Amino acid sequence: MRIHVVDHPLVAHKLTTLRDKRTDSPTFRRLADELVTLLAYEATRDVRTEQVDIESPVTATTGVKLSHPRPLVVPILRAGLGMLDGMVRLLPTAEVGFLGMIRNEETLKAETYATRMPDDLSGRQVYVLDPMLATGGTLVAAINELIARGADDVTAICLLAAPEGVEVMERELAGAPVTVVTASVDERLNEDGYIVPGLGDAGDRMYGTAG
Ligand SMILES: O=P(O)(O)OC[C@H]1O[C@H](OP(=O)(O)OP(=O)(O)O)[C@H](O)[C@@H]1O
Ligand SMILES: O=c1cc[nH]c(=O)[nH]1
Ligand SMILES: [Mg+2]
Repeated sequence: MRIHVVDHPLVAHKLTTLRDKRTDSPTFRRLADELVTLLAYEATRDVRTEQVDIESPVTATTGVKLSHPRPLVVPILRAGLGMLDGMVRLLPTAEVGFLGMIRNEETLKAETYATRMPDDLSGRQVYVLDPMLATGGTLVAAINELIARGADDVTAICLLAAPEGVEVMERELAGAPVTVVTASVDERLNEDGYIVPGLGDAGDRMYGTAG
């Protein structure tokens, strides 16, 4: 597994406002959307392309276009849904699948409550969207499901990660074709499994709910 922390002043600036507990839900959603687009620019550096011949108004030339099959983008509901628009703005022709997952806040174990994506992902590049990589349970389960369906290149885009979760992913997905792109690897997890300093519960902050 590879991890790429996007070190950019605009990313750091937006992340700081996102962390601020005074930031309201509409602003949180807008910032998450903007951050994803910045992270996605880095995350798609290895998106598969093929050469095409075109004619500019001046001359014949060659360029590139996205290869077939198109990449699959999979937001993990609920909070990952707030990252979908920012991602498909960069990859408008990507196919979109959905995984609904919830972490049991007592046991911190992830449970899947909805799956809607192609059965066969052989040879597909997949971009998984989830703002928080905390214990890593959610992303490990999600990525194992994608690999079981045949995905051969998986990139997880997370706004924040905890070192403990990164370690779990490195152990559980050792040797798997997986990359994590994040804006920050924070200090640690607290006793409730929340990222410190983090930003709180991403889903609640995004949608203005408490659970
Ligand atoms: O790395 P983990 O310890 O598994 O935790 C991370 C998960 O927790 C949050 O989702 P949550 O379960 O709160 O669901 P929600 O998006 O519906 O709020 C977050 O969006 C991740 O999916
Ligand atoms: O800090 C955390 C950890 C898990 N899920 C969240 O939304 N936030
Ligand atoms: Mg939540």
